[in-house]
Amino acid sequence: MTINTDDFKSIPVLDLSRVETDKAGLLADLQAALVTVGFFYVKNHGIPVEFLDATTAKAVEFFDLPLEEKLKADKINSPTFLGYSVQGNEITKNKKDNREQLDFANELAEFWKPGQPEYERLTGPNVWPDEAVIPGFKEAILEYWDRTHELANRLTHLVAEALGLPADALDKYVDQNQQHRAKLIKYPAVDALAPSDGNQGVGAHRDTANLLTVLYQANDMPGLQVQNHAGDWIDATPMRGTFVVNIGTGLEYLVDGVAVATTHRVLNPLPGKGPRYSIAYFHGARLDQKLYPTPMPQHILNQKPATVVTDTAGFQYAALYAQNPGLYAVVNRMSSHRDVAGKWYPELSKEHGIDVSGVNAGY
Ligand SMILES: O=C(O)CCC(=O)C(=O)O
Ligand SMILES: [Fe+2]
Repeated sequence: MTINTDDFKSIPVLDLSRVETDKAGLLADLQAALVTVGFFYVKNHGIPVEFLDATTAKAVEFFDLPLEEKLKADKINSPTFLGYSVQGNEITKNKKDNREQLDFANELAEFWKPGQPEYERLTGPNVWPDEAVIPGFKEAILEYWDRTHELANRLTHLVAEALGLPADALDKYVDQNQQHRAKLIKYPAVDALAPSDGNQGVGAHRDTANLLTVLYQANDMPGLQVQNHAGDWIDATPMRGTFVVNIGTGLEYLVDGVAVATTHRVLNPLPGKGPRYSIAYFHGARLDQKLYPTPMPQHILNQKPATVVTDTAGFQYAALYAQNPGLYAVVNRMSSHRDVAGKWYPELSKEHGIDVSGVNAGY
């Protein structure tokens, strides 16, 4: 398969079974996808579609719960920013996102103590709905986390190799005991919204500070779009059984800009179509030490396209990220969820000019 290196009109599909049969060819295609597109589908990734269907059913069951049950898992209950956000709680580019979501992660105990860095408060147990109300939910969602985490680790090794580095070159940016965040998302169709809500499911953004996003488009509902270098929006149409993988600004920073964190957005489904569901897993870089870009091989640096349309507002705290990724992570979370910031981080919010009486401002 050849990928057009001038610009892209579609998102490449990579067959991971080629690791066994044609690894060099797979890595060449992955390199082109990383440098030029920043997005690719993966198929034959080893996670059975039946398992993905069962996870989707659990996600739908959660969103179908009465609001009062979902609100028992509200983010406001915890300093971790894990838990439920009611529809319209997040703002991207000064417009309300029409989606509801449950943020979750691998289950870790709280370990922050007063006097330790504030970012350590991001790590802690999930905020679950009541097990009696949705039996088996926690187990199903944590198993999904395990499987996508394993896939993200495999992909991180392939990404390093595709960029001319040893397979383990990016491992030092990940702490094996850290928490990686993920979310179940529901985007209602526009006829389930108020006319003034528009159709912004999530506004144009780049994924901030993570290495890779492994996204499962959980039903056959279009809406995800990726911006090419000319500024055109390219549909990432759901393909059953595949994942969509994209680059976060963390990886872009750590590989000296050769893998591109591409701007994307989601539009709510058209009237009468019903909701769109997705599950996003964000493979994070470690928060506990200053990170430095890896020196990249010259032949890889030479692959950088001359022009890339990027959404610089999507990485508004870039300088802080380079300085202190842990602090960056809290500031970013606080900016997105100002209600949680006001409750759990009043001092830190003030210090970083985050107006906790103001609107949430995702990305
Ligand atoms: O739901 C999707 O398809 C994409 C979600 C997304 O881009 C995000 O949450 O960062
Ligand atoms: Fe995203």
